[in-house]
Amino acid sequence: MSDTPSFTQLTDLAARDVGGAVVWANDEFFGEKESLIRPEPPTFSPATFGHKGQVVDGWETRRRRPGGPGVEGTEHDSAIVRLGLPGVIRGVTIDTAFFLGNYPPHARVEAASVPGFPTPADLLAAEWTEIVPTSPLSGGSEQHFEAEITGRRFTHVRLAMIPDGGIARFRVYGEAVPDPVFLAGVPVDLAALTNGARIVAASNMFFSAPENLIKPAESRVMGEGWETARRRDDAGDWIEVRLVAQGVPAVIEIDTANYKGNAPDHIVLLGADRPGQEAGSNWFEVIAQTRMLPDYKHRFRLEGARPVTHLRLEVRPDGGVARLRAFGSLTDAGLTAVRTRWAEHA
Ligand SMILES: NC(=O)NC(NC(N)=O)C(=O)[O-]
Repeated sequence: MSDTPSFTQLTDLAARDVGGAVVWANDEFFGEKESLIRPEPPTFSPATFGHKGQVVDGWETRRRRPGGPGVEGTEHDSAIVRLGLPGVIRGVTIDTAFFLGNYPPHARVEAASVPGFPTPADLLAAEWTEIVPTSPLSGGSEQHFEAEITGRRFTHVRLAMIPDGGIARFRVYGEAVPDPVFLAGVPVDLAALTNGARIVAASNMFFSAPENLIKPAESRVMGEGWETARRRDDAGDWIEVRLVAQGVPAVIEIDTANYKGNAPDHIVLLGADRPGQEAGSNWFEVIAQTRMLPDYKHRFRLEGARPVTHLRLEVRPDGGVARLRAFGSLTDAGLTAVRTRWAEHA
């Protein structure tokens, strides 16, 4: 499959900026395995040689030779990725950008669900399920493959590069399925990607993706937040987030970090209570119109807030917001929804 499929709009569960890690590879002679999950697109600097050869931005193994180094006990090269967001996998992208005389002719993808804190040895002994069968690859291109198993929650993915070569990036698209144990009876960020929240609509994503708003950790540079184009009308920009499940927000953070000449003038935060719905409607006010400062973490304490399943952040007239956090507690109905989702994907 090669036209850009719709699953590429979903969250990359493996990306480093949501906590993914490449925890094992049998070989990485020419290119570090960790490059596979770097969020930014791959780059290439021709005729740039280090001590081991051409410097590459990707995972690249040596040429396999029978009995040679790096091949012991393996039939082809492979790498294991720990998903930053364990969840349901809808499809993967294997990008061989800049690997032309050294791309692998085939790849295969398997997934596993391994609880606890497994070591590479535990993972090698785990039960793996094929989600993308052995498929041909070409060089220097992004190739998309739909996952064949989509009903289960996986924690790890194994990428087989057959027999050897280089892959620049590996994306694993899907939906996070959070473990209810960590959401029950404690305050949580109801809007966090890590907990299973999702951006469902946005007015504009010219400079950077709205999903950045709900990613883990602080935003370090302007490109790590959500920034819209300059508006020449007065319609305003907005995003809508479907929260983890129904919850009552108590503290909201709207962080304009790194937006110094391009923060919004003001914001309004709306809420909706539409359990089980993808998009919100029947919006009510959660935070009234409030001026924003550049490069500032604005915190709001809400008293007696209503339960919500969705939030809509409106920014006027346009600009950048780095992070949106909604700390609060799931309602009983919200927790039941999270537990049901977990059980359905066991
Ligand atoms: N010119 C190359 O890229 N050669 C080798 N790769 C690197 N990275 O040097 C190879 O054998 O694939």
